[in-house]
Amino acid sequence: MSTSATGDLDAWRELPAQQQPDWDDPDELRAVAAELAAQPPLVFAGECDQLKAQLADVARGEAFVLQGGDCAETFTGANADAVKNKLKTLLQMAVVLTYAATVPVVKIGRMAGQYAKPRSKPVEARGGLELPAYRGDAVNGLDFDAESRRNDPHRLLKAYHCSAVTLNLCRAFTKGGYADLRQVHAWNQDFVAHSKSGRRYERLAGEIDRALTFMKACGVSPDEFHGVEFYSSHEALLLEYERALTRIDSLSGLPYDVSAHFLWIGERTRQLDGAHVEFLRHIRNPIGVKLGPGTSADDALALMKRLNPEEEPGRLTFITRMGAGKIREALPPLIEKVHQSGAPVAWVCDPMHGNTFEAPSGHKTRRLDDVLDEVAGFFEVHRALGTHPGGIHIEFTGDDVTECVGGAEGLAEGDLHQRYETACDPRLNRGQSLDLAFLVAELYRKSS
Ligand SMILES: O=C[C@H](O)[C@H](O)COP(=O)(O)O
Ligand SMILES: C=C(OP(=O)(O)O)C(=O)O
Repeated sequence: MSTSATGDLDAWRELPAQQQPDWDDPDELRAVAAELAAQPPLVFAGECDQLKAQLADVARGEAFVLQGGDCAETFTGANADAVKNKLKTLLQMAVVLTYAATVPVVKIGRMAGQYAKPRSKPVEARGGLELPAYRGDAVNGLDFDAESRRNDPHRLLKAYHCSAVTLNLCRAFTKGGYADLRQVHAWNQDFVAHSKSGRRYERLAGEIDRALTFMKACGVSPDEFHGVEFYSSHEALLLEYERALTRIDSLSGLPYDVSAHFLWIGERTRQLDGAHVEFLRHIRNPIGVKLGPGTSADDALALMKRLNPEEEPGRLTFITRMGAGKIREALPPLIEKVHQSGAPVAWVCDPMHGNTFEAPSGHKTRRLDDVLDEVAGFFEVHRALGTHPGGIHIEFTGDDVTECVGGAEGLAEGDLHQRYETACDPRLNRGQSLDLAFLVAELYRKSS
């Protein structure tokens, strides 16, 4: 295959790659990569292009993104109940946001592939024992013993198979009737009736109810509401895995990473001359880049030029994760410079990663109030600049875990130990996620 059409998909190998595990045995890694390269695609190029078109709408201000799921998916979490609960919560949030934003909401799961984590430190020490840090189920195990923490390339195959299982469930749930709008709305009504803060949301839920009744009276076919489009995404961290799952699309002759519809580059791996940027610039999927508070306007512009030189609409999303205390100062210069260039970019707010702190109990946590404040800041900045606040990116689960503090149930730091189940960073639980959706809906309306 000529590299002129596809770019050099292996040029990244010559560049520094941050956050790659020290795999136990390079021969084993090569054998696993060859096996992965022979597996069927998880997603198709046409689906990636369809998402790209929807993200182009986001960049134009005509749609909103809801992207979310676990911080770190686990192999044991690839089961019907866990996936169903997450999807149910995502769909419930999406209905509220669609009504408030009055534009389509593009639904993207941090699901079906989010099995690898960048870490602050390569090792973890406990009671005098030092072992490799947990880097996600695709690399090693969470249990703190030498066997579990071994960086085992065979886990990459298991990550592929768990992604396939999860995506299959997502496709079945979102197309097979589970995502029916009337059903999702009924779940929201139930939440409003039984949540402590329900009263506050009664009005919005009532408005949605009347809108549905109105549509029915107008004769809109109930089948229109039966299924939704759902897309998968994860951080493109493990380059051997992503490279092995990159294929040349038979129709266009262009390379797509078929491990997920949307891939993003993390804050720790977005070096302009690094391996991740080099690899992702060649694949044709829609991609994102996380931007933390240390990002300069020139950094953002340079990333944009490198990753989307042809200014293709929908190709590039900037996912900002500044922290509630910094977003109002850090975000405007980036938006201004990128906007001045005229190139299309979708702006999405990740209000989780800049707001993590350690509770006295040692649990990593986040305050729902900080999360909301960062989203509020995101809306304020965009409204002031006349640009579009294009969406939110969150870490959540459909279960009743106790990992973040605040919300209608008044979860406090002293409650964190009760159901602290995340494999890495703290997630919003089901109630907190729905609180967030209703509160963001209120913010959206106030600011538009
Ligand atoms: O999810 C993001 C990162 O992987 C995570 O914040 C790193 O956490 P650490 O600082 O505990 O390594
Ligand atoms: C590691 C993550 O975020 P960031 O790169 O923004 O730190 C993440 O989203 O899992």
